[in-house]
Amino acid sequence: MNSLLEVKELKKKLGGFHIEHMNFTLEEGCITGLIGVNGSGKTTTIKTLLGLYLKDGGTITFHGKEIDTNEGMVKNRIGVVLDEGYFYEELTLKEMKSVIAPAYSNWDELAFINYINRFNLKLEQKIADLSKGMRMKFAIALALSHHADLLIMDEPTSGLDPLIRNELMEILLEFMQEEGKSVFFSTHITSDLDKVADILILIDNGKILLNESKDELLDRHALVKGDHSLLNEYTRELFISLQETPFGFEGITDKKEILCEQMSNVVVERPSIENVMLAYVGGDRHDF
Ligand SMILES: Nc1ncnc2c1ncn2[C@@H]1O[C@H](COP(=O)(O)OP(=O)(O)OP(=O)(O)O)[C@@H](O)[C@H]1O
Repeated sequence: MNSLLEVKELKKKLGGFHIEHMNFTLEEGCITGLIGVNGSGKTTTIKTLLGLYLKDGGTITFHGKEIDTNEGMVKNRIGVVLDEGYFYEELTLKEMKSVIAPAYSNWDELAFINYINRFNLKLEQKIADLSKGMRMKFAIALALSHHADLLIMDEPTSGLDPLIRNELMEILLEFMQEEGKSVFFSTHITSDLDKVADILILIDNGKILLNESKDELLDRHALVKGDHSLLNEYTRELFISLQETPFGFEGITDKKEILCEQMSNVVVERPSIENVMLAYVGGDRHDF
């Protein structure tokens, strides 16, 4: 696999919040999910990658070239969908497209019209009259209409209903059909990633806690349920997180084999991405 985007020792300070020593690579042909709870630094990471926030240190390369000094190439080859959607409210979709399209040397009008029709959007409609889901679809239509290699999206599914979220995941999979494509998207709705993500990066308080293939991550961990009587000083240590209720315990472990040897009569299940994420970031302390 070839690396498309490489982040080395990225540093960004924003008020009292820090990203430091951040390193990761986005590979061609992979959908990478950036996950973390509210305030963990997902938007800051993405805005710093895109140069919307000036970085305080480190390097970001795209196709081996520094992003800072190759703005034109980067703009043409990266499609961006941001949470806020930087649109002029008083313009129609057609007018807004006319502002944006000339910025791309390989703008594909036919592809754009196809997405507009597919998403049931109307070119004469004003941006101000679009619902949140329609805005997101318009942003995606724009991002996909200039033959980008990499699609970067910040919380594209937040506030969307399950039907539209599912449709968006289908579009991402379609986009990935072409060789050399890659998607990087942040979300705190981890269920969206179950179906589509190849790689997961878990960030908390500006630091990467996990960066590995989704399948390996879920194989490596287990959700274990059992009776209180099985817990003792030694077995408790086998869990990354452990919750006790009046009916028993439930915990996440990355020591599946040892745990099964030490604890009989437990139920061992494959965890969800959310189970694993909350185990590492102390889910009970966070508000979802
Ligand atoms: N302009 C700013 N000035 C100072 N601090 C900021 C600024 N923007 C964000 N922060 C802080 O940086 C931290 C990370 O915020 P960020 O928006 O990157 O998190 P996030 O993971 O995207 O959260 P969410 O899921 O809520 O969108 C938070 O503590 C936030 O309060």
